[in-house]
This record gives sequence, structure tokens and C-alpha cells, in this order.
Amino acid sequence: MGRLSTEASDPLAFMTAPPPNESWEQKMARERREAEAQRVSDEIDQKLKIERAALKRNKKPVKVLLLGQAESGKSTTLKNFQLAYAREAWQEERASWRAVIQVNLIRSVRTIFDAVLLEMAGDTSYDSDSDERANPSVRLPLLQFTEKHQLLKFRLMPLRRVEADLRRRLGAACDELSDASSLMSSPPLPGPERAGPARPSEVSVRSWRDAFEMHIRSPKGSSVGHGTLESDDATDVIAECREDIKDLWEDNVVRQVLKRRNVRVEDFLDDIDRIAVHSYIPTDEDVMRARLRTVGIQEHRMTLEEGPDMGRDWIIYDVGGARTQRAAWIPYFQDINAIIFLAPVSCFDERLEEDPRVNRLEDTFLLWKSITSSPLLAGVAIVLFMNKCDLLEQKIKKGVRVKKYMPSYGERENSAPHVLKYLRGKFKEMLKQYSPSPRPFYAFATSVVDTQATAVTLTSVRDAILRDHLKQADFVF
Ligand SMILES: Nc1nc2c(ncn2[C@@H]2O[C@H](COP(=O)(O)OP(=O)(O)OP(=O)(O)O)[C@@H](O)[C@H]2O)c(=O)[nH]1
Ligand SMILES: [Mg+2]
Repeated sequence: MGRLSTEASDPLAFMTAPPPNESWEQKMARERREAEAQRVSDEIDQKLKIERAALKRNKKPVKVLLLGQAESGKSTTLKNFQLAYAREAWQEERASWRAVIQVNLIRSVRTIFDAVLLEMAGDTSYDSDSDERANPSVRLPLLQFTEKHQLLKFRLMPLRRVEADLRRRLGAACDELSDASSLMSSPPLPGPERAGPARPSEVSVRSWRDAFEMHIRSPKGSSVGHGTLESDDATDVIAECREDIKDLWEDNVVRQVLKRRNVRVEDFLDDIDRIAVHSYIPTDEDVMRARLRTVGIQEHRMTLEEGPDMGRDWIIYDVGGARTQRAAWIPYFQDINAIIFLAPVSCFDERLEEDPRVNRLEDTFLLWKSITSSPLLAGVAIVLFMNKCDLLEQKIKKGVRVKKYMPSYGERENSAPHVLKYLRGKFKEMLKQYSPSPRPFYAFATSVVDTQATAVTLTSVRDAILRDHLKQADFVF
């Protein structure tokens, strides 16, 4: 008993400690036994390692291509794959998303100010799609701006400096949205140009891993670019601005400006109390909603850590979806097992950022035609994610009428399930019409920011791709 309390800090150390009064021969015999046990254990470990490597070698990697227009949810789908099947990497990267979320938040504040400034300057070129313009002959009353608005503008100035610093740290330098001439670009829709403020440019990176590594490696307090900000300066400034940001976001006049100009900016503003604090660490949901525009093609390799096909590598290609990015997709069309095509169904009343003359749903259908008719992709399984169903539902609840933007919808019921049924039929019809050869087709209604529901969908997608379920699921022809 005395031995336990005095010698062993580990209460179980007595189990492995040599017996008291051990002779030299006994000691030798014990050490031989222990060495043999260690050898057997190492041998087993080595065998397991070889078996695992062989398993991996024998399993051809599954290659999946994520396609769809900009902001359709491709990168968010990839994040869901990581969350479900590469948890370790996900956990490692999660904290690094804080800088992206902070930039997203500041961008929302800038979007609000851009709209407010236009309104203050007397600009009345409202978005023709705005609900407030239901009757354009009615002149909208002037909004009453006060000193409070001027003061908020002044007090929130430091956010500009913080945004510039965060962008530099993330390596964001690409702003290539203006050139609309590219492969797969569609003819513009007739109709008026979109008026109102252009959205401030987004953060974009070629590889978020590289951006985060740079971010992590940057020592605290180091000079970054032209600024000499502490690495946590952004968090300090944002925390100091919290109440002013809230005031701006909750202001009645500001809300009216946003409504009038049809500006959508809820990115993280509703979570300001949780995000604009020093101790903020992004949650899984925050990371899902963080927006980082993809430039070029990002290749993500993950080994399935569990499930029926453990050990197989999946290579997922995430592409930039803007029109200027699409020519870069073609080399990746070869040797692909499946395409996940993201169609944001809520955007029937929105225009392309890179070319405001084009309706986003129209662009999605044109892209669908290009992909389904491509001879390079003939026979490749297509999984269609009719995405952003949550936003579709919200819009319809607010009273937006689908028929106004899509006259072909006719007198069908103005409800999300009916819209989805109608669109699914259109996608399927086009697939049948344009596919050069029969192919498996599978469609899901998704809201990929909902991680739990998406995990269930991804299990079906994974099993379908792996076990060739797609071939039986919904074969077209
Ligand atoms: N509410 C909602 N937001 C979504 C959904 N899917 C994606 N988003 C959001 O839409 C924005 C764009 O999503 P991304 O995944 O970055 O889009 P992307 O297709 O990768 O866009 P590019 O990289 O520009 O080609 C992000 O802020 C997402 O959080 C959805 O189903 N519902
Ligand atoms: Mg992306």
C-alpha cells in the first residue's frame, strides 16, 4: 500500500512496475518476454498498415465533379462532404474560417452603406424586380435620414481598413466578374438592366487551404502588407463596432432602403452578438454559411473514414462557377465517375452578378443543356441538387409569384413543392433530349446549409455512386 501512495503518480503504475526483490535472472527473463510482446505488437501494426495500404491501392478513387453557376452551393456541398467524411481536416480548418466570416460581415455592412448612400443622393433607379415597384407610376416618398445615419457612417469607417487587411491576409486579389464573354455564356435576356448598387466585390481564393495556411503561419503582431495590424486587430475593431452595426441593421429607414432597392444582406448580421466578440470561434453552421468565391479548380482528396467503403479515396473537384471560369472546367471532364450539378432553384427572380442582363435560373438551364449535351461527359452519372429550397420557400411565403418571372409556370399552384416538381420535370426533360447516350440520373431537393439534412442526402449519393445504385435509380430512356 505504501508503495502505491509514495512511488506511483499513476495509480495503475504498480501493474507494470517490476516485482519487488526481482533477481537478475528474473529481470532478464522478464525483459525478454516484454521485448517479444513488443515485437509481436509491432508486427501486427505493420501488417495492418500494409493491409490498409493494399486496400487503398485496390480501390480506384471515386472522382466527382461539382458543377453549377456562381453561388449555387458547390463549395458548400464540398464542405458538407468534409464535415461528414473527413472530420479531422474539418476540425483543423474550422477556426481559420473566422477571418472569412468577418469579411462577409463587413461586406454586408458595406452593401447597406452603398444602398443608403445612393438613396441619400436621390437616386431612384430602383431594381425593376423590386416589390415596391409593383406600380412604377407611384412616386415613393423621400426617406428621412438623420444625423444618426451620418454618425454611424463615420463610426463604422474603421471597418474598411480591417476589411482590406483581412483580404490581404486571405490572399484575395481576384475580381474577375465583369467579363461575360466565355464558353457556355448564354444570350442575354431582353429587359431592363438591373439598377441600384452593385454588390461590393467578394473574397475569392484559389485554394482556401493555402489561404488558411498563410493565415495560420502569419505570426501574431506581424506586419501584413501595408498595414501594421495585430493579427487579432480585426476582431478587436469588429467587437468595438458591434453596437453600431446592430443600430444600422435594425434601423427602420435603412430597412426601407433595402426593401426599396431589393438588396439582400443578412449575411451574419443577425448573429452579430455572437460573432462580434473577442472569443468568437465559428460553429459548423457558420462555416457552412461563410462565402468564399472559388477561382479556378480546387481538388479535394479525402479518404472515407467509415462506412461500407472505408479506405477509398474520393477526389472532389470544386470549380469556380462564374461565366469567366467555365472554360477551365473542360480538362476535368475526363475520367469522372459522377457530376453533382447544383441548381439554385430560389433564384428565379435574380440576375447574374457577372452579367445583370441574365436571369440566374435561365443561366442554370443553359448550363444544364451544355453539360448534359457534352460528348465528353456522355454516360457520366448526374446527380442534380435542386438547391436553396429554404430560400425558395421563404420567397414564396413572402408572396413572390413565380409566374411573374417564369411565365411558362402558368396557373400552377404558387408553392415550393409545386415549383420543385415543375423544375425537376424540366431538368429531366432536357436531360432526355440532350444526353448523347443513356445515363443514370438522380435528383434531390436540398438546402446544403442544413448540415443534418445534407448528411442524409450525401449518404444516399455516396451509396448510389459506389454501389452503382444510380443505374437502377432513375434511368433516363
Ligand atoms: N440559404 C441557403 N444558402 C445557401 C445554400 N447553398 C449555398 N448557400 C449560400 O450561398 C453562398 C454561395 O455558396 P457557395 O457554396 O460558395 O457557392 P459556389 O457554387 O461554390 O460559388 P462559386 O465558388 O462562386 O462558383 C454561400 O454564402 C452559401 O452559404 C442553401 O441551400 N441555402
Ligand atoms: Mg465555390
